[in-house]
Amino acid sequence: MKNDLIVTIFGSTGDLTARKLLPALAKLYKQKTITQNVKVICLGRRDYDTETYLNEMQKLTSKSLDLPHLSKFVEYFKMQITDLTDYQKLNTYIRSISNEHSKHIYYLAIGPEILADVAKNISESKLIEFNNTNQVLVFEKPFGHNLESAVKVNQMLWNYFDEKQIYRIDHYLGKEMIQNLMTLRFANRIFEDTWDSKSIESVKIFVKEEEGILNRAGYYDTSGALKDMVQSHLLQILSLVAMDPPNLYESDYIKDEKVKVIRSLNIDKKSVLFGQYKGYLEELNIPKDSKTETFVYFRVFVNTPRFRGVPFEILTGKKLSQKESYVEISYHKTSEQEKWNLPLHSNKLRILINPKGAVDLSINSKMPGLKDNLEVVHLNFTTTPSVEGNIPEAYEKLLLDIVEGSRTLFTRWDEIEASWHFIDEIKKCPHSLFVYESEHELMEKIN
Ligand SMILES: NC(=O)C1=CN([C@@H]2O[C@H](COP(=O)(O)OP(=O)(O)OC[C@H]3O[C@@H](n4cnc5c(N)ncnc54)[C@H](OP(=O)(O)O)[C@@H]3O)[C@@H](O)[C@H]2O)C=CC1
Ligand SMILES: O=C1O[C@H](COP(=O)(O)O)[C@@H](O)[C@H](O)[C@H]1O
Repeated sequence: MKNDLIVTIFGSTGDLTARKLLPALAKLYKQKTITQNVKVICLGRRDYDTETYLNEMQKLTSKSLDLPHLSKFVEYFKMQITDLTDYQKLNTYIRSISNEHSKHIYYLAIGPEILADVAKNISESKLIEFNNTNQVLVFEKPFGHNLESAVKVNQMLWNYFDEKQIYRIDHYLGKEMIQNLMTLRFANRIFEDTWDSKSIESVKIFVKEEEGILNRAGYYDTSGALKDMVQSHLLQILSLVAMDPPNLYESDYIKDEKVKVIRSLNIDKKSVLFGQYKGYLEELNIPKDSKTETFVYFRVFVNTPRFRGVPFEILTGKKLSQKESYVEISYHKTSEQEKWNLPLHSNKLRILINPKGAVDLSINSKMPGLKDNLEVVHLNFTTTPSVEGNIPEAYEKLLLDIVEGSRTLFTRWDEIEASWHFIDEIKKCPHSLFVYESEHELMEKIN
């Protein structure tokens, strides 16, 4: 039988495939969201058949994989992805199961060390032909490790593929509340009219994690929190929070506005704090003298007419008190509040991203009763929590968008280029490495 949709995963024996891609694909298939007649080819150098492969993948994740559904459309294919000669048999196999209209997605769930070889092999073996938008390539971060290396990776990609064929994933963009940011801002008069320095005093973008580095020592120690989280996820959130309205609600117009924000960032050099959790040096495969940061905090200004002078606080770290990500907008007091002799708070809008999606607006209200007391009350809503958890949900959305050719939730090269520019600048700021045992210690240092 010929397949309309063929997803080929490179590096399919890894953590990303086991924990995120397979659960997302299983759910899309089970819910019939992917309606095409789909085949997922999992490439690996290990000597497995499909059944053994799926059982091995189950061992890599604590969550239960939907093996009955996965075994209907997943096929393990043994080959060495760094060896061009092996691509001949892959190409022959893919041709045998596809037709001229089939959509082909090549998903690179591999590290940067073999990225260039694999991309070259995909092109030279003609799995992807330049400009054919039915044949696309998906990349995971890290996209380089600084501006210079990112430029090289990107140039390499552009040598082989057209930009329209390249999907650079940032899974935060697939999270419900991050997708909701533009709707909240631009489809609500109360926010749209007050989304600027006249009304907003400060903004926090905090992404906290309770876990340590788990079993990702090799990758994490060469990266650290700044490159692992800020370069991608936090700067993407910041750009959505601070951007001006796009001329049209279309992918490129939205990205044009996001990139302007990243290019206009002005770091407060004195505010930079790097931390490393106590016990990091004892983690398996971490060098005993590692200086890699697992926590980073800084204040930054967005030098645009809309937000000039408003501090944005950026914080992310591992081994903090709980897993929680949010954007918190603090508003100025009103001029009436200034002259009113009562303890009045300023409004806060908190957009919770993790562990559940929620929006909470705190307002001043008269306390019911005979006295003129005031209290802070909350207007809020929570999105329905997903049974599967947040990451697969994001991957479901992103995979579906790739199938449908929707590019809005993927990053464009100029966004990545601008963000590396900024990250390289932070790296140059003088900073020491504070060893922390608790979030409380870090917060005391910041305040
Ligand atoms: N895991 C995660 O949560 C996230 C990961 N990413 C990114 O996704 C990518 C993959 O990550 P992850 O799955 O965690 O990594 P893993 O190290 O778990 O998996 C890497 C995969 O690449 C294969 N591989 C490595 N070297 C070679 C080689 N020389 N020849 C053939 N195959 C090779 C491995 O095969 P084998 O099993 O045979 O060694 C394995 O299938 C990375 O770029 C990572 O940064 C991005 C966001 C989140
Ligand atoms: O990309 C990454 O994200 C995860 C956090 O993702 P979340 O969806 O669970 O918030 C982080 O743990 C990891 O280090 C990083 O590579």
